[in-house]
Amino acid sequence: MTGIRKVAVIGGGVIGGGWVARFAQNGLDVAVYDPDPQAERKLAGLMENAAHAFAALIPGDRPVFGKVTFVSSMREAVEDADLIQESAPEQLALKQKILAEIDAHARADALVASSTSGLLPSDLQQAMRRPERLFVAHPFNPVYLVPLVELVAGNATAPETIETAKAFYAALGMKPLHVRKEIDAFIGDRLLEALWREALWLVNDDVATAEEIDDVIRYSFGLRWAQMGIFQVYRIAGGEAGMRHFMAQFGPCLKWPWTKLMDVPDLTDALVDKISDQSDAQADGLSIRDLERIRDDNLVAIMRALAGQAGGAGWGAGELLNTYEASLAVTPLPKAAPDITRPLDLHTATVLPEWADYNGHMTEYRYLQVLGDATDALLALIGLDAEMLASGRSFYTVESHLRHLAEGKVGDKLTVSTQVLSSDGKRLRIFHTITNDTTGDVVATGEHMLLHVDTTSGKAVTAEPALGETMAKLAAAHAGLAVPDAAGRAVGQPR
Ligand SMILES: NC(=O)C1=CN([C@@H]2O[C@H](COP(=O)(O)OP(=O)(O)OC[C@H]3O[C@@H](n4cnc5c(N)ncnc54)[C@H](O)[C@@H]3O)[C@@H](O)[C@H]2O)C=CC1
Ligand SMILES: C[N+](C)(C)CC(=O)CC(=O)[O-]
Repeated sequence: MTGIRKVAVIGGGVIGGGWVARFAQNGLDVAVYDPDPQAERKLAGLMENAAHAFAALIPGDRPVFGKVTFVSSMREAVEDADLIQESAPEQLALKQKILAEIDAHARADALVASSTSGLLPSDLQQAMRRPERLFVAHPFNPVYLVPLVELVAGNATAPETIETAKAFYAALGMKPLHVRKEIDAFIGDRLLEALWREALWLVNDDVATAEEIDDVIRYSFGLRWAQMGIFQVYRIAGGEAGMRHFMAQFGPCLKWPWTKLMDVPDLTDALVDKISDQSDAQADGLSIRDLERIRDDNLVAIMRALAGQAGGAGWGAGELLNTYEASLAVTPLPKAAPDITRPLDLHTATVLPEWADYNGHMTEYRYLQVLGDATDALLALIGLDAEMLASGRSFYTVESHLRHLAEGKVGDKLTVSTQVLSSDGKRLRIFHTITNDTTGDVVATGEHMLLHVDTTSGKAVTAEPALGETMAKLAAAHAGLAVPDAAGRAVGQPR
Protein backbone atom coordinates (compact mmCIF):
# COMPACT_ATOMS: atom_id res chain seq x y z
CA MET A 1 0.00 0.00 0.00
CA THR A 2 1.38 3.41 -0.94
CA GLY A 3 -1.30 5.61 0.63
CA ILE A 4 -1.55 7.56 -2.64
CA ARG A 5 -5.21 8.58 -3.05
CA LYS A 6 -5.09 12.01 -4.68
CA VAL A 7 -3.07 12.77 -7.77
CA ALA A 8 -2.43 15.83 -9.90
CA VAL A 9 -1.74 15.77 -13.63
CA ILE A 10 0.10 18.77 -15.08
CA GLY A 11 -0.50 18.93 -18.82
CA GLY A 12 -3.67 17.14 -19.93
CA GLY A 13 -2.78 16.33 -23.55
CA VAL A 14 -2.40 12.89 -25.12
CA ILE A 15 -0.31 11.46 -22.29
CA GLY A 16 -1.59 13.58 -19.39
CA GLY A 17 -5.12 12.69 -20.50
CA GLY A 18 -4.19 9.01 -20.63
CA TRP A 19 -2.88 9.25 -17.08
CA VAL A 20 -6.07 10.98 -15.92
CA ALA A 21 -8.06 8.03 -17.30
CA ARG A 22 -5.74 5.36 -15.79
CA PHE A 23 -5.82 7.09 -12.35
CA ALA A 24 -9.57 7.78 -12.32
CA GLN A 25 -10.51 4.27 -13.48
CA ASN A 26 -8.56 2.98 -10.48
CA GLY A 27 -10.69 5.11 -8.16
CA LEU A 28 -8.15 7.91 -7.55
CA ASP A 29 -9.27 11.56 -7.46
CA VAL A 30 -7.42 13.62 -10.05
CA ALA A 31 -6.83 17.38 -10.30
CA VAL A 32 -5.76 18.49 -13.80
CA TYR A 33 -3.98 21.69 -14.78
CA ASP A 34 -3.49 22.64 -18.44
CA PRO A 35 -3.34 26.23 -19.76
CA ASP A 36 -4.89 25.28 -23.13
CA PRO A 37 -8.52 26.54 -23.14
CA GLN A 38 -9.44 23.51 -25.28
CA ALA A 39 -7.85 21.02 -22.90
CA GLU A 40 -11.05 20.12 -21.00
CA ARG A 41 -12.96 19.46 -24.23
CA LYS A 42 -10.16 17.31 -25.63
CA LEU A 43 -9.86 15.36 -22.40
CA ALA A 44 -13.61 14.63 -22.42
CA GLY A 45 -13.27 12.91 -25.82
CA LEU A 46 -10.28 10.89 -24.67
CA MET A 47 -12.03 9.89 -21.42
CA GLU A 48 -15.04 8.61 -23.35
CA ASN A 49 -12.84 6.29 -25.40
CA ALA A 50 -10.89 5.26 -22.30
CA ALA A 51 -14.08 4.34 -20.41
CA HIS A 52 -15.26 2.24 -23.36
CA ALA A 53 -11.90 0.44 -23.47
CA PHE A 54 -11.70 -0.16 -19.71
CA ALA A 55 -15.21 -1.65 -19.61
CA ALA A 56 -14.19 -4.13 -22.30
CA LEU A 57 -10.84 -4.86 -20.67
CA ILE A 58 -12.34 -5.50 -17.22
CA PRO A 59 -15.87 -6.82 -17.75
CA GLY A 60 -16.19 -7.79 -14.09
CA ASP A 61 -16.10 -5.64 -10.97
CA ARG A 62 -14.38 -2.31 -11.56
CA PRO A 63 -13.47 0.36 -9.00
CA VAL A 64 -15.82 3.33 -8.66
CA PHE A 65 -14.42 6.09 -10.91
CA GLY A 66 -12.40 8.76 -9.11
CA LYS A 67 -13.37 12.44 -9.31
CA VAL A 68 -11.67 14.46 -12.09
CA THR A 69 -11.44 18.23 -11.53
CA PHE A 70 -9.96 20.84 -13.88
CA VAL A 71 -8.28 23.63 -11.90
CA SER A 72 -6.99 27.01 -13.03
CA SER A 73 -3.53 27.03 -11.47
CA MET A 74 -0.69 24.63 -10.95
CA ARG A 75 -0.67 25.45 -7.25
CA GLU A 76 -4.32 24.48 -6.85
CA ALA A 77 -3.67 21.19 -8.62
CA VAL A 78 -0.67 20.08 -6.61
CA GLU A 79 -1.02 21.47 -3.08
CA ASP A 80 -3.24 18.66 -1.89
CA ALA A 81 -1.84 15.83 -4.06
CA ASP A 82 0.00 12.70 -2.90
CA LEU A 83 1.60 12.28 -6.33
CA ILE A 84 2.01 14.68 -9.24
CA GLN A 85 2.40 13.39 -12.79
CA GLU A 86 4.01 16.05 -14.99
CA SER A 87 3.02 15.55 -18.65
CA ALA A 88 3.91 18.88 -20.26
CA PRO A 89 5.57 19.29 -23.70
CA GLU A 90 8.96 17.68 -24.21
CA GLN A 91 11.21 20.72 -23.64
CA LEU A 92 13.85 20.60 -20.93
CA ALA A 93 13.70 24.28 -19.90
CA LEU A 94 9.88 24.25 -19.72
CA LYS A 95 9.80 21.03 -17.73
CA GLN A 96 12.47 22.31 -15.31
CA LYS A 97 10.40 25.45 -14.72
CA ILE A 98 7.20 23.47 -14.19
CA LEU A 99 8.88 20.97 -11.88
CA ALA A 100 10.35 23.79 -9.76
CA GLU A 101 6.87 25.28 -9.42
CA ILE A 102 5.37 21.91 -8.52
CA ASP A 103 8.14 21.45 -5.97
CA ALA A 104 7.42 24.83 -4.39
CA HIS A 105 3.68 24.19 -3.93
CA ALA A 106 3.42 20.45 -3.32
CA ARG A 107 3.35 18.89 0.14
CA ALA A 108 6.80 17.89 1.38
CA ASP A 109 5.90 14.20 1.28
CA ALA A 110 4.34 14.22 -2.21
CA LEU A 111 6.09 12.35 -5.03
CA VAL A 112 6.73 13.96 -8.41
CA ALA A 113 6.83 11.92 -11.61
CA SER A 114 7.71 13.13 -15.09
CA SER A 115 6.27 11.44 -18.20
CA THR A 116 9.24 12.54 -20.32
CA SER A 117 10.03 10.26 -23.23
CA GLY A 118 13.76 10.62 -22.94
CA LEU A 119 15.02 13.58 -20.90
CA LEU A 120 17.30 12.63 -18.03
CA PRO A 121 15.81 12.86 -14.55
CA SER A 122 19.14 14.24 -13.26
CA ASP A 123 18.60 17.22 -15.57
CA LEU A 124 14.91 17.55 -14.71
CA GLN A 125 15.51 17.68 -10.96
CA GLN A 126 18.20 20.39 -11.10
CA ALA A 127 15.98 23.31 -10.11
CA MET A 128 14.10 21.41 -7.38
CA ARG A 129 14.57 21.97 -3.67
CA ARG A 130 13.49 18.40 -2.97
CA PRO A 131 14.99 16.51 -5.91
CA GLU A 132 14.88 13.22 -4.00
CA ARG A 133 11.16 12.90 -4.79
CA LEU A 134 11.52 13.31 -8.56
CA PHE A 135 11.61 10.32 -10.88
CA VAL A 136 10.67 9.54 -14.46
CA ALA A 137 7.57 7.43 -15.03
CA HIS A 138 7.59 7.03 -18.81
CA PRO A 139 4.36 5.45 -20.11
CA PHE A 140 3.28 4.22 -23.53
CA ASN A 141 0.30 5.46 -25.45
CA PRO A 142 -2.58 4.79 -24.68
CA VAL A 143 -1.62 5.04 -21.03
CA TYR A 144 -5.01 3.70 -19.90
CA LEU A 145 -4.41 0.38 -21.71
CA VAL A 146 -0.70 -0.26 -22.35
CA PRO A 147 0.78 -1.53 -19.10
CA LEU A 148 4.51 -0.74 -19.24
CA VAL A 149 5.86 2.23 -17.32
CA GLU A 150 9.62 2.82 -17.23
CA LEU A 151 10.81 4.16 -13.87
CA VAL A 152 14.10 6.05 -13.92
CA ALA A 153 15.92 7.69 -11.04
CA GLY A 154 18.18 10.73 -11.31
CA ASN A 155 21.36 11.29 -9.30
CA ALA A 156 19.39 12.86 -6.46
CA THR A 157 16.39 10.50 -6.46
CA ALA A 158 15.92 8.63 -3.18
CA PRO A 159 15.78 4.81 -3.54
CA GLU A 160 12.54 4.72 -1.52
CA THR A 161 10.94 7.03 -4.11
CA ILE A 162 11.43 4.33 -6.73
CA GLU A 163 10.18 1.60 -4.38
CA THR A 164 6.97 3.52 -3.65
CA ALA A 165 6.55 4.26 -7.36
CA LYS A 166 6.87 0.56 -8.22
CA ALA A 167 4.11 -0.37 -5.78
CA PHE A 168 1.90 2.52 -6.85
CA TYR A 169 1.96 1.86 -10.61
CA ALA A 170 1.68 -1.91 -10.12
CA ALA A 171 -1.54 -1.37 -8.16
CA LEU A 172 -2.92 0.47 -11.21
CA GLY A 173 -2.52 -2.68 -13.32
CA MET A 174 0.77 -1.51 -14.85
CA LYS A 175 4.11 -3.22 -15.31
CA PRO A 176 6.69 -0.93 -13.71
CA LEU A 177 10.18 -1.54 -15.07
CA HIS A 178 13.02 0.05 -13.14
CA VAL A 179 15.57 1.24 -15.73
CA ARG A 180 18.67 0.84 -13.60
CA LYS A 181 21.01 2.99 -15.73
CA GLU A 182 19.98 6.55 -16.43
CA ILE A 183 20.27 6.83 -20.22
CA ASP A 184 18.68 9.12 -22.82
CA ALA A 185 15.34 7.77 -24.09
CA PHE A 186 15.49 4.87 -21.60
CA ILE A 187 14.80 1.44 -23.13
CA GLY A 188 11.51 1.64 -25.01
CA ASP A 189 12.19 4.79 -26.97
CA ARG A 190 15.76 3.79 -27.73
CA LEU A 191 14.36 0.74 -29.49
CA LEU A 192 11.44 2.56 -31.08
CA GLU A 193 13.61 5.34 -32.40
CA ALA A 194 15.86 2.90 -34.25
CA LEU A 195 12.82 1.53 -36.08
CA TRP A 196 11.28 4.98 -36.63
CA ARG A 197 14.54 6.26 -38.15
CA GLU A 198 14.64 3.37 -40.62
CA ALA A 199 10.96 3.92 -41.50
CA LEU A 200 11.64 7.59 -42.24
CA TRP A 201 14.53 6.63 -44.51
CA LEU A 202 12.40 4.11 -46.38
CA VAL A 203 9.77 6.77 -47.14
CA ASN A 204 12.41 9.41 -47.87
CA ASP A 205 14.12 7.11 -50.36
CA ASP A 206 10.78 6.12 -52.01
CA VAL A 207 11.33 2.48 -51.10
CA ALA A 208 7.90 2.18 -49.50
CA THR A 209 4.89 4.24 -48.45
CA ALA A 210 3.80 4.79 -44.84
CA GLU A 211 1.03 2.24 -45.36
CA GLU A 212 3.36 -0.41 -46.82
CA ILE A 213 5.77 -0.02 -43.92
CA ASP A 214 2.90 -0.32 -41.43
CA ASP A 215 1.74 -3.46 -43.26
CA VAL A 216 5.20 -4.98 -42.92
CA ILE A 217 4.97 -4.41 -39.17
CA ARG A 218 1.37 -5.44 -38.49
CA TYR A 219 1.36 -8.53 -40.71
CA SER A 220 4.68 -9.85 -39.39
CA PHE A 221 6.84 -9.06 -36.41
CA GLY A 222 4.25 -6.74 -34.82
CA LEU A 223 2.10 -9.84 -34.24
CA ARG A 224 5.03 -11.61 -32.58
CA TRP A 225 6.01 -8.69 -30.39
CA ALA A 226 2.66 -8.49 -28.60
CA GLN A 227 3.49 -11.75 -26.92
CA MET A 228 7.26 -12.35 -27.03
CA GLY A 229 10.14 -9.91 -27.24
CA ILE A 230 12.94 -9.84 -29.76
CA PHE A 231 15.28 -12.11 -27.79
CA GLN A 232 12.78 -14.91 -27.22
CA VAL A 233 11.47 -14.69 -30.78
CA TYR A 234 15.01 -14.90 -32.19
CA ARG A 235 15.92 -17.75 -29.85
CA ILE A 236 13.15 -19.77 -31.50
CA ALA A 237 14.30 -18.56 -34.93
CA GLY A 238 17.65 -20.22 -34.22
CA GLY A 239 15.98 -23.63 -34.43
CA GLU A 240 16.94 -26.38 -32.01
CA ALA A 241 20.35 -24.83 -31.41
CA GLY A 242 18.60 -21.67 -30.22
CA MET A 243 20.26 -18.33 -29.69
CA ARG A 244 23.85 -19.45 -30.36
CA HIS A 245 22.95 -20.66 -33.84
CA PHE A 246 20.83 -17.60 -34.51
CA MET A 247 23.75 -15.30 -33.61
CA ALA A 248 26.23 -17.35 -35.63
CA GLN A 249 23.99 -17.20 -38.71
CA PHE A 250 22.67 -13.64 -38.55
CA GLY A 251 25.38 -11.94 -36.47
CA PRO A 252 27.57 -11.11 -39.49
CA CYS A 253 24.61 -9.37 -41.22
CA LEU A 254 24.79 -6.69 -38.55
CA LYS A 255 27.95 -5.48 -40.25
CA TRP A 256 26.33 -5.43 -43.67
CA PRO A 257 24.70 -2.18 -44.79
CA TRP A 258 21.16 -3.30 -43.90
CA THR A 259 20.30 -0.21 -41.91
CA LYS A 260 21.00 3.49 -42.00
CA LEU A 261 22.36 3.15 -38.49
CA MET A 262 22.54 6.52 -36.75
CA ASP A 263 21.85 8.82 -39.71
CA VAL A 264 18.56 10.72 -39.62
CA PRO A 265 16.98 12.06 -42.81
CA ASP A 266 16.54 15.82 -42.81
CA LEU A 267 12.94 16.57 -41.92
CA THR A 268 12.54 18.97 -44.84
CA ASP A 269 9.12 20.46 -45.63
CA ALA A 270 8.99 18.11 -48.61
CA LEU A 271 9.54 15.01 -46.45
CA VAL A 272 7.06 16.17 -43.79
CA ASP A 273 4.45 16.84 -46.50
CA LYS A 274 5.09 13.46 -48.10
CA ILE A 275 4.68 11.56 -44.84
CA SER A 276 1.65 13.60 -43.75
CA ASP A 277 -0.06 13.11 -47.12
CA GLN A 278 0.61 9.37 -47.08
CA SER A 279 -0.67 9.19 -43.51
CA ASP A 280 -3.87 11.06 -44.49
CA ALA A 281 -4.41 8.64 -47.37
CA GLN A 282 -3.86 5.69 -45.04
CA ALA A 283 -6.41 7.04 -42.51
CA ASP A 284 -8.99 7.08 -45.33
CA GLY A 285 -11.21 9.67 -43.63
CA LEU A 286 -11.17 8.17 -40.13
CA SER A 287 -10.74 10.76 -37.39
CA ILE A 288 -8.13 10.44 -34.64
CA ARG A 289 -10.92 9.47 -32.20
CA ASP A 290 -12.13 6.77 -34.66
CA LEU A 291 -8.60 5.42 -34.98
CA GLU A 292 -8.18 5.51 -31.19
CA ARG A 293 -11.31 3.35 -30.83
CA ILE A 294 -10.07 0.83 -33.40
CA ARG A 295 -6.62 0.70 -31.79
CA ASP A 296 -8.12 0.33 -28.30
CA ASP A 297 -10.58 -2.40 -29.30
CA ASN A 298 -7.72 -4.31 -30.93
CA LEU A 299 -5.47 -3.87 -27.88
CA VAL A 300 -8.23 -5.11 -25.57
CA ALA A 301 -8.82 -8.14 -27.81
CA ILE A 302 -5.10 -8.96 -27.81
CA MET A 303 -4.71 -8.60 -24.05
CA ARG A 304 -7.84 -10.60 -23.31
CA ALA A 305 -6.68 -13.33 -25.67
CA LEU A 306 -3.31 -13.41 -23.89
CA ALA A 307 -5.16 -13.58 -20.55
CA GLY A 308 -6.69 -16.88 -21.65
CA GLN A 309 -3.36 -18.43 -22.64
CA ALA A 310 -1.10 -20.77 -20.62
CA GLY A 311 -4.04 -22.84 -19.43
CA GLY A 312 -5.86 -19.73 -18.20
CA ALA A 313 -2.91 -18.38 -16.19
CA GLY A 314 -2.26 -15.86 -18.96
CA TRP A 315 0.88 -14.94 -20.86
CA GLY A 316 2.82 -11.65 -20.81
CA ALA A 317 0.45 -8.69 -20.72
CA GLY A 318 -2.42 -11.21 -20.33
CA GLU A 319 -0.92 -12.69 -17.17
CA LEU A 320 -0.57 -9.17 -15.78
CA LEU A 321 -4.20 -8.49 -16.67
CA ASN A 322 -5.32 -11.59 -14.76
CA THR A 323 -3.36 -10.49 -11.68
CA TYR A 324 -4.85 -7.01 -11.91
CA GLU A 325 -8.40 -8.33 -12.36
CA ALA A 326 -8.00 -10.63 -9.37
CA SER A 327 -6.77 -7.69 -7.29
CA LEU A 328 -9.94 -5.76 -8.21
CA ALA A 329 -12.34 -8.56 -7.34
CA VAL A 330 -14.33 -7.75 -4.27
CA THR A 331 -13.09 -9.93 -1.42
CA PRO A 332 -15.76 -12.60 -1.09
CA LEU A 333 -17.54 -12.86 2.23
CA PRO A 334 -16.84 -16.12 4.05
CA LYS A 335 -19.25 -18.58 2.50
CA ALA A 336 -21.94 -20.12 4.67
CA ALA A 337 -22.64 -23.79 3.97
CA PRO A 338 -25.18 -23.76 1.12
CA ASP A 339 -28.79 -24.62 1.80
CA ILE A 340 -28.92 -27.97 0.02
CA THR A 341 -32.69 -28.16 0.08
CA ARG A 342 -32.79 -25.59 -2.75
CA PRO A 343 -31.08 -25.49 -6.16
CA LEU A 344 -27.47 -24.51 -5.54
CA ASP A 345 -26.04 -21.20 -6.81
CA LEU A 346 -22.41 -22.29 -6.94
CA HIS A 347 -21.04 -20.49 -10.00
CA THR A 348 -21.18 -17.00 -11.47
CA ALA A 349 -19.56 -15.67 -14.65
CA THR A 350 -19.32 -12.46 -16.68
CA VAL A 351 -19.57 -12.62 -20.48
CA LEU A 352 -16.09 -11.58 -21.68
CA PRO A 353 -15.42 -9.79 -24.99
CA GLU A 354 -13.60 -12.79 -26.41
CA TRP A 355 -16.71 -14.91 -25.79
CA ALA A 356 -18.69 -12.95 -28.40
CA ASP A 357 -19.04 -14.29 -31.94
CA TYR A 358 -19.86 -12.64 -35.26
CA ASN A 359 -23.43 -12.09 -34.00
CA GLY A 360 -22.06 -10.02 -31.12
CA HIS A 361 -23.36 -12.51 -28.55
CA MET A 362 -21.82 -15.21 -26.38
CA THR A 363 -20.80 -17.93 -28.79
CA GLU A 364 -22.30 -21.40 -28.36
CA TYR A 365 -19.38 -23.26 -26.81
CA ARG A 366 -18.97 -20.63 -24.10
CA TYR A 367 -22.39 -21.68 -22.72
CA LEU A 368 -20.96 -25.15 -22.27
CA GLN A 369 -17.88 -23.65 -20.62
CA VAL A 370 -20.06 -21.85 -18.05
CA LEU A 371 -22.03 -25.05 -17.45
CA GLY A 372 -18.82 -27.08 -17.14
CA ASP A 373 -17.46 -24.62 -14.59
CA ALA A 374 -20.72 -24.94 -12.62
CA THR A 375 -20.38 -28.73 -12.72
CA ASP A 376 -16.84 -28.38 -11.35
CA ALA A 377 -18.18 -26.19 -8.54
CA LEU A 378 -20.75 -28.89 -7.68
CA LEU A 379 -18.11 -31.62 -7.75
CA ALA A 380 -15.87 -29.55 -5.48
CA LEU A 381 -18.80 -29.20 -3.08
CA ILE A 382 -19.31 -32.94 -2.87
CA GLY A 383 -15.62 -33.61 -2.32
CA LEU A 384 -13.72 -33.85 -5.61
CA ASP A 385 -10.33 -32.43 -4.68
CA ALA A 386 -6.64 -32.96 -5.42
CA GLU A 387 -6.50 -35.86 -2.97
CA MET A 388 -9.35 -37.71 -4.66
CA LEU A 389 -7.78 -37.11 -8.08
CA ALA A 390 -4.43 -38.38 -6.82
CA SER A 391 -6.17 -41.52 -5.53
CA GLY A 392 -7.32 -42.26 -9.09
CA ARG A 393 -10.98 -41.29 -8.71
CA SER A 394 -12.84 -38.58 -10.60
CA PHE A 395 -16.02 -37.79 -12.50
CA TYR A 396 -16.48 -37.78 -16.27
CA THR A 397 -19.39 -36.11 -18.06
CA VAL A 398 -20.82 -38.64 -20.52
CA GLU A 399 -23.91 -36.87 -21.87
CA SER A 400 -25.07 -33.25 -22.11
CA HIS A 401 -28.21 -31.54 -23.38
CA LEU A 402 -27.78 -27.78 -23.72
CA ARG A 403 -30.60 -25.35 -24.56
CA HIS A 404 -29.69 -21.81 -25.72
CA LEU A 405 -32.60 -19.63 -24.63
CA ALA A 406 -31.37 -16.02 -24.63
CA GLU A 407 -28.43 -13.98 -25.88
CA GLY A 408 -25.50 -13.49 -23.53
CA LYS A 409 -24.11 -10.00 -24.24
CA VAL A 410 -20.61 -8.84 -23.37
CA GLY A 411 -20.55 -7.68 -19.73
CA ASP A 412 -23.69 -9.64 -18.71
CA LYS A 413 -23.37 -11.21 -15.28
CA LEU A 414 -24.63 -14.78 -15.10
CA THR A 415 -25.50 -17.08 -12.22
CA VAL A 416 -25.79 -20.83 -12.56
CA SER A 417 -28.29 -22.65 -10.36
CA THR A 418 -27.80 -26.41 -10.04
CA GLN A 419 -30.30 -29.14 -9.21
CA VAL A 420 -29.39 -32.78 -8.63
CA LEU A 421 -32.01 -34.92 -10.39
CA SER A 422 -30.76 -38.30 -9.26
CA SER A 423 -27.80 -40.30 -8.05
CA ASP A 424 -27.18 -44.02 -7.52
CA GLY A 425 -23.66 -43.82 -6.13
CA LYS A 426 -22.13 -44.28 -9.56
CA ARG A 427 -24.17 -41.89 -11.73
CA LEU A 428 -25.04 -38.29 -11.03
CA ARG A 429 -27.71 -36.59 -13.16
CA ILE A 430 -27.77 -32.84 -12.80
CA PHE A 431 -29.64 -29.85 -14.25
CA HIS A 432 -28.12 -26.35 -14.50
CA THR A 433 -30.03 -23.12 -15.16
CA ILE A 434 -28.03 -20.06 -16.27
CA THR A 435 -29.79 -16.79 -15.41
CA ASN A 436 -28.92 -13.21 -16.38
CA ASP A 437 -28.51 -11.38 -13.04
CA THR A 438 -29.85 -8.09 -14.39
CA THR A 439 -32.87 -9.15 -16.45
CA GLY A 440 -33.67 -12.36 -14.58
CA ASP A 441 -34.00 -14.11 -17.97
CA VAL A 442 -33.00 -17.74 -18.24
CA VAL A 443 -30.14 -17.68 -20.73
CA ALA A 444 -29.57 -21.42 -21.04
CA THR A 445 -30.10 -24.74 -19.34
CA GLY A 446 -27.89 -27.80 -19.31
CA GLU A 447 -28.70 -31.35 -18.30
CA HIS A 448 -25.73 -33.64 -17.77
CA MET A 449 -25.01 -37.23 -16.81
CA LEU A 450 -21.78 -37.74 -14.91
CA LEU A 451 -20.11 -41.00 -14.01
CA HIS A 452 -17.83 -41.60 -11.08
CA VAL A 453 -14.74 -43.27 -12.56
CA ASP A 454 -11.57 -45.06 -11.73
CA THR A 455 -9.17 -42.97 -13.82
CA THR A 456 -6.63 -45.80 -14.13
CA SER A 457 -9.04 -48.28 -15.71
CA GLY A 458 -11.26 -45.57 -17.24
CA LYS A 459 -14.31 -47.52 -15.97
CA ALA A 460 -17.33 -46.33 -14.00
CA VAL A 461 -17.18 -47.41 -10.35
CA THR A 462 -19.30 -47.06 -7.25
CA ALA A 463 -18.18 -44.16 -5.09
CA GLU A 464 -16.37 -44.75 -1.81
CA PRO A 465 -18.90 -44.76 1.08
CA ALA A 466 -18.30 -41.17 2.26
CA LEU A 467 -18.65 -39.72 -1.26
CA GLY A 468 -21.61 -41.99 -2.03
CA GLU A 469 -23.38 -40.77 1.10
CA THR A 470 -22.82 -37.11 0.15
CA MET A 471 -24.19 -37.74 -3.35
CA ALA A 472 -27.21 -39.56 -1.93
CA LYS A 473 -27.84 -36.84 0.65
CA LEU A 474 -27.85 -34.16 -2.03
CA ALA A 475 -30.10 -36.19 -4.32
CA ALA A 476 -32.50 -36.80 -1.43
CA ALA A 477 -32.52 -33.10 -0.51
CA HIS A 478 -33.44 -32.19 -4.10
CA ALA A 479 -35.92 -35.02 -4.55
CA GLY A 480 -38.76 -32.83 -3.31
CA LEU A 481 -38.05 -30.04 -5.79
CA ALA A 482 -40.12 -29.73 -8.95
CA VAL A 483 -38.37 -31.43 -11.84
CA PRO A 484 -37.60 -28.76 -14.50
CA ASP A 485 -39.90 -29.06 -17.56
CA ALA A 486 -36.90 -29.40 -19.82
CA ALA A 487 -35.35 -32.28 -17.90
CA GLY A 488 -35.15 -35.41 -19.99
CA ARG A 489 -36.25 -33.59 -23.12
CA ALA A 490 -34.94 -34.71 -26.47
CA VAL A 491 -34.04 -32.38 -29.32
CA GLY A 492 -37.26 -32.28 -31.32
CA GLN A 493 -38.68 -30.58 -34.37
CA PRO A 494 -42.35 -29.58 -34.24
CA ARG A 495 -44.21 -30.90 -37.30
N1 LIG B 1 2.67 11.28 -27.20
C1 LIG B 1 3.32 10.17 -26.88
O1 LIG B 1 3.27 9.17 -27.59
C2 LIG B 1 4.11 10.10 -25.62
C3 LIG B 1 4.53 11.26 -24.95
N2 LIG B 1 5.21 11.15 -23.77
C4 LIG B 1 5.65 12.35 -23.05
O2 LIG B 1 4.53 12.95 -22.40
C5 LIG B 1 4.73 14.36 -22.32
C6 LIG B 1 3.53 15.04 -22.94
O3 LIG B 1 3.46 14.69 -24.29
P1 LIG B 1 2.06 14.66 -25.07
O4 LIG B 1 0.96 14.39 -24.13
O5 LIG B 1 2.26 13.78 -26.23
O6 LIG B 1 1.96 16.15 -25.57
P2 LIG B 1 0.64 17.00 -25.87
O7 LIG B 1 1.06 18.12 -26.73
O8 LIG B 1 -0.47 16.13 -26.34
O9 LIG B 1 0.23 17.53 -24.42
C7 LIG B 1 0.97 18.47 -23.71
C8 LIG B 1 -0.01 19.30 -22.90
O10 LIG B 1 0.72 20.15 -22.05
C9 LIG B 1 0.05 21.39 -22.00
N3 LIG B 1 0.94 22.43 -21.57
C10 LIG B 1 1.67 23.29 -22.31
N4 LIG B 1 2.34 24.13 -21.49
C11 LIG B 1 2.03 23.80 -20.21
C12 LIG B 1 2.37 24.30 -18.94
N5 LIG B 1 3.20 25.32 -18.82
N6 LIG B 1 1.85 23.71 -17.86
C13 LIG B 1 1.02 22.67 -17.97
N7 LIG B 1 0.64 22.15 -19.15
C14 LIG B 1 1.15 22.72 -20.26
C15 LIG B 1 -0.47 21.59 -23.42
O11 LIG B 1 -1.55 22.51 -23.45
C16 LIG B 1 -0.89 20.19 -23.79
O12 LIG B 1 -2.25 19.93 -23.52
C17 LIG B 1 6.05 14.65 -23.02
O13 LIG B 1 7.06 14.73 -22.08
C18 LIG B 1 6.23 13.43 -23.92
O14 LIG B 1 7.57 13.18 -24.23
C19 LIG B 1 5.43 9.93 -23.16
C20 LIG B 1 5.03 8.78 -23.77
C21 LIG B 1 4.40 8.77 -25.07
C1 LIG C 1 7.22 9.15 -29.83
N1 LIG C 1 7.45 9.01 -28.39
C2 LIG C 1 8.86 9.17 -28.16
C3 LIG C 1 6.72 10.10 -27.75
C4 LIG C 1 6.94 7.68 -28.04
C5 LIG C 1 6.97 7.31 -26.59
O1 LIG C 1 7.52 7.97 -25.74
C6 LIG C 1 6.36 6.01 -26.20
C7 LIG C 1 5.21 5.49 -27.02
O2 LIG C 1 4.09 5.52 -26.56
O3 LIG C 1 5.45 5.05 -28.14
